[in-house]
Amino acid sequence: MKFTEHLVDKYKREWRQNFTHPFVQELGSGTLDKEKFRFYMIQDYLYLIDYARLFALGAMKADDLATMGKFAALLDSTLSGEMSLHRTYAAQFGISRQELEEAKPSPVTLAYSHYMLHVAQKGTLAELTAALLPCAWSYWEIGKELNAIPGAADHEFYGEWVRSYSSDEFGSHALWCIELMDRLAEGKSDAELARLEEIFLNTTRYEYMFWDMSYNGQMWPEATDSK
Ligand SMILES: Cc1ncc(CO)c(N)n1
Repeated sequence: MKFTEHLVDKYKREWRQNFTHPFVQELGSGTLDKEKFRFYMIQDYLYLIDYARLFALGAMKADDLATMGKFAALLDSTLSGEMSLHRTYAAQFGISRQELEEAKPSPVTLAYSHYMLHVAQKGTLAELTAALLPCAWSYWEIGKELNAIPGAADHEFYGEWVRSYSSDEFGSHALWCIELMDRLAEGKSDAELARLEEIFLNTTRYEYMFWDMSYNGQMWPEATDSK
């Protein structure tokens, strides 16, 4: 069994939970409250800015030019491809690019993106790849599952999201990350593999928390006046 197959098999409960979250289900049925989506889209934009930095660190840590070049390409496609989806949705909500960039991250956005950046800065290339894998892979799988729901890809508002994440272009990026993970896991010690599993589990769980935070519009607690 490939290492990546082993990962989703070992953590199938946590992995599948991302697909069954009401945010994802309602995105697929087209019934998702637009205010929830608005909150998600702003937070995801902030998330992607830091996520793109992971690709820069991947280029830094790569051992060969092909891998270095691919990380650089992923960095560019995140900033100019994936994030243009967010800018298009933002425009529909009347949110400017500046407003998007000046928005404040929620506790979960901050925790998730900074966890990934910490692993990427401190760890090996394999650890960095384990951190980013659930993002790319679960979105592609979710995109494909939602695309199979009749009408989801043609939905007047959410169809564009479904088409983007189920696209062959996004899929080829996710596949490259999966293959890189399998290549980097080869010959690693049991202790190193256990570390990769732990990172994969953490970011798989953070994916769930991101859907949940978006569904509930969870921001920082309000401070109250104390007596
Ligand atoms: C939270 C999150 N995970 C993964 C992706 C896919 O890039 C995204 N846009 N946002």
